[in-house]
Amino acid sequence: MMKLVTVAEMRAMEAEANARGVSYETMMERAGLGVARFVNENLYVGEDEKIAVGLVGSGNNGGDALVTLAALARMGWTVRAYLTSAPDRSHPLIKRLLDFDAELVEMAQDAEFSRLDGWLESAAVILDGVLGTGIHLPLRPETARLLGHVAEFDPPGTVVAVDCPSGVDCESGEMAEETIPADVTLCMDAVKVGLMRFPAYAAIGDLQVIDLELPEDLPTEQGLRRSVADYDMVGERLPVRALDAHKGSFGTVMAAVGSIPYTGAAYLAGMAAYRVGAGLVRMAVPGPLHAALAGKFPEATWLLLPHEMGVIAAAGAELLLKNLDRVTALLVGPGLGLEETTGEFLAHLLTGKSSKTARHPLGFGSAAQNHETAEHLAALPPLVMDADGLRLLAKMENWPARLPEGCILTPHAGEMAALTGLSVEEIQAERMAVAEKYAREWGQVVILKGALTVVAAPDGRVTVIPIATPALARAGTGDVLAGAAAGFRAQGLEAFDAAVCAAFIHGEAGLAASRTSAEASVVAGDLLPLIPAVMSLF
Ligand SMILES: NC(=O)C1=CN([C@@H]2O[C@H](COP(=O)(O)OP(=O)(O)OC[C@H]3O[C@@H](n4cnc5c(N)ncnc54)[C@H](OP(=O)(O)O)[C@@H]3O)[C@@H](O)[C@H]2O)[C@@H](O)CC1
Ligand SMILES: [K+]
Repeated sequence: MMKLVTVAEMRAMEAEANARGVSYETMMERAGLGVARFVNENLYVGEDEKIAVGLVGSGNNGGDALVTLAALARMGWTVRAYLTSAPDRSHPLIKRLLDFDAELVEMAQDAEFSRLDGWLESAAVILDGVLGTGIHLPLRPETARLLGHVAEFDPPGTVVAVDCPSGVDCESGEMAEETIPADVTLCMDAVKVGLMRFPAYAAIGDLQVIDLELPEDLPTEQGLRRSVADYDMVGERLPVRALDAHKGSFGTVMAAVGSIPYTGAAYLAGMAAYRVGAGLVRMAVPGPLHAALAGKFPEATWLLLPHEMGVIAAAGAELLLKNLDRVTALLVGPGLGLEETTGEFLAHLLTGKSSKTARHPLGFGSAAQNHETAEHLAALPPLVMDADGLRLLAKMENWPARLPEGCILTPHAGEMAALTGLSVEEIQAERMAVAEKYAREWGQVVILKGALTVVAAPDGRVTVIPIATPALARAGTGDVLAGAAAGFRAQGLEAFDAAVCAAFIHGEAGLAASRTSAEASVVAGDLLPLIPAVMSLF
């Protein structure tokens, strides 16, 4: 798990660490040594190609780069420092480099960048240490000229951004157009929130965190609730599969999904639940879907619900409620459509009463009736609500009070708009904050889907899935994600963990699909056979 912090939180942690005896100087030494180790161990180059060029700014980000260069020199690299301001030859970090016979050039002495171009041509690694978290955009013209020149030069070596690509605002995610796109960004101690926003995200390349080994009980750190998902975080949360397991060990998903117009959504969701390890998937679908899907999906069992014109009808709720005995997660939503009768089906499912018999089908009744409804909700299996299920829910008065505890809601920005009344633009501009706020307000886990999916829990935990690929911007991929979330929930994961595991594995499957075929050609069904490949990496 990578911590995700604001710039102010990072500064506070540094100050607290400093007060506890881990000095700023020590932190810089650890930062530089960490970058050097990463470069030396992970960027494989031949002995005679070990040349690193550092672009060095005048702040602490440049300080990190200088420490890195000296450490690389100690590891046998030829190192060169290109400085944005005149080097103070008595400064300990500069002296240390000179002791290794490193070449130093100041930008002002290289008017046409001719020295720099020669260096860039031969460097295996380019360290971008011009600007870090201390930046205020817009860039000063001479800095913009340097960054823009390197970006346009597009050096053949690996560009390693120190803490962040220089030119990125680590808080807002704004980015100067001259910013050098990194191949890998090595964040000091924690990822800064701006890197998980656009446009900055597009420039960071692979993301790694260098551990500064700050004391673990720093007050600011104790309060941190945000993180960025990675294989370690997800691997720690995946269900354990015992050798003596039987299908009951991995739970049963009941999927109330599909309609004739959206037949495939049912399959995608149900199969995804299996692919992430659910023991049994029961498909509660409008009757006519059985003939279309049974041959394609022999692993499922079927509960045929009454339908009207191919959509689940109100009367389906009673049948479904009678069949929830061993169900450990109930998925509602993919492909349902928005017909009124399906809305009544959902209301009945959530109240235990049909709109025909209940005077107050949504529970606005006497204390005794409300108690009955609460008991009914408490008896439902853990719920995953997706897609049209969310849109039908959004139409119900005071809907957040209609759900049992422990639900996972999986809106994309459009569905989130329907649930919150915010515009899609408002949601996209503040994805993290919006997911965080409403997860708390509704008391449910929210997966706000899209590029950089955000998972938020009512207790304030927020995890960003650091994946954005056009391969996932396709019809049906959301059904796969919802099915995966239900699959994990059925195996007993708590709602937040199930949501994080599903969103991460879904995202990685999308990346895998775009690696093996043209992004434009990836369809939702392609993700299903890739889920096992991703799961095998843990
Ligand atoms: N605390 C620590 O010891 C630790 C810090 N760490 C590291 O420190 C970094 C933060 O360092 P920081 O605060 O010194 O700021 P930093 O990003 O180097 O930028 C300041 C420089 O940028 C310049 N500048 C600003 N705006 C500009 C513009 N628009 N256009 C052009 N230039 C502009 C500004 O110039 P000035 O305005 O002062 O003339 C100054 O020279 C952080 O990212 C991490 O890498 C970690 O290793 C952990 C330990
Ligand atoms: K940088």
